[in-house]
Amino acid sequence: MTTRLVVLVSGAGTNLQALIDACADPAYGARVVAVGADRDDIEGLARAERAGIPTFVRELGQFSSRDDWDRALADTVAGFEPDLVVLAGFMKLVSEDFLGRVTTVNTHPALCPSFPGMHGPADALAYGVKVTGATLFIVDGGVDTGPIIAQTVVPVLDDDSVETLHERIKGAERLMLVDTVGLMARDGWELDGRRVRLG
Ligand SMILES: Nc1nc2c(c(=O)[nH]1)N[C@@H](CN(C=O)c1ccc(C(=O)N[C@@H](CCC(=O)O)C(=O)O)cc1)CN2
Ligand SMILES: NCC(=O)N[C@@H]1O[C@H](COP(=O)([O-])[O-])[C@@H](O)[C@H]1O
Repeated sequence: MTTRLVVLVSGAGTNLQALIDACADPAYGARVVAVGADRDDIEGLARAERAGIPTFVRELGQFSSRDDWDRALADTVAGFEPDLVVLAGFMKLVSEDFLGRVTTVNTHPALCPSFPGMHGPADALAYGVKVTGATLFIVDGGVDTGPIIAQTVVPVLDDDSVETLHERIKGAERLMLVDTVGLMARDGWELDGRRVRLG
C-alpha cells in the first residue's frame, strides 16, 4: 500500500521537491496526492503543478474568521484522504481540530525544543550556538512542541549569515525529511508518551 501524503507549503518548496523526487520511486512507499498553501504565486505550488499534482490555496484573508479558515483547510485536506500531512515550510499555525483529523508532521529549521517559531536560523545565530539543525516532529497544539521523530545537526560557522546558515540547514533537512517520511510510510510509527519509534 502506498501512503498518501498531502504537503502544505508557504514558499520555495525545496522540501516538497525532495519528497516529490523521492516518491518517483515506487519503492519509496509514498505518493504526494495534493499540495496546499496559505498563499498564491509561490514556487512551492509551481513545483507541484509541474509534477502534475493537484494544488489548492486557502488564504486566511478570504475567510471571516481564523476558525473558518482552519476548518476549510482541514476539510480540503481531508478530501484528498491523506494518511499523513506534511507541513514543509507552512507558515501558519493549525488548530487542534485540524490535527485531530489526520496525523500531521512539521519540519522545523532548528533543534527543538530550542528556537521555536518563524525565525529558527536567525534565533540560533543570534544566540551563538555552535551547532543547530532541523527537527521533524508530530505537530501538536503548541508551537514546535510536538513529539520528535528525527533530528539532524549542522555546524554554525563563524562567518555565517542567516541565509548561509539556513541553506546549510535546508540541505540536511531535506535528507532527514525524505528518509524519515519514507520510514514512516513503509514501516509505520508508534507513539509512547513523547517518544516516537519508527517501524
Ligand atoms: N499547531 C501548530 N501549527 C504549526 C506548527 C506547530 O508546531 N503547531 N508548526 C508550524 C511551522 N512554524 C514553525 O515551525 C510556525 C509557522 C508560523 C507561525 C506563526 O506565528 N504564523 C502566523 C502567520 C505568519 C505568516 O502568515 O507569515 C500565524 O499563524 O498567524 C509560527 C510557527 C506550522 N504550523
Ligand atoms: N517555522 C517553520 C519554518 O521556518 N519552516 C522552514 O521553512 C523552510 C522552507 O523551505 P522550503 O520552502 O524551501 O521547503 C524550511 O527550512 C522549513 O523548515
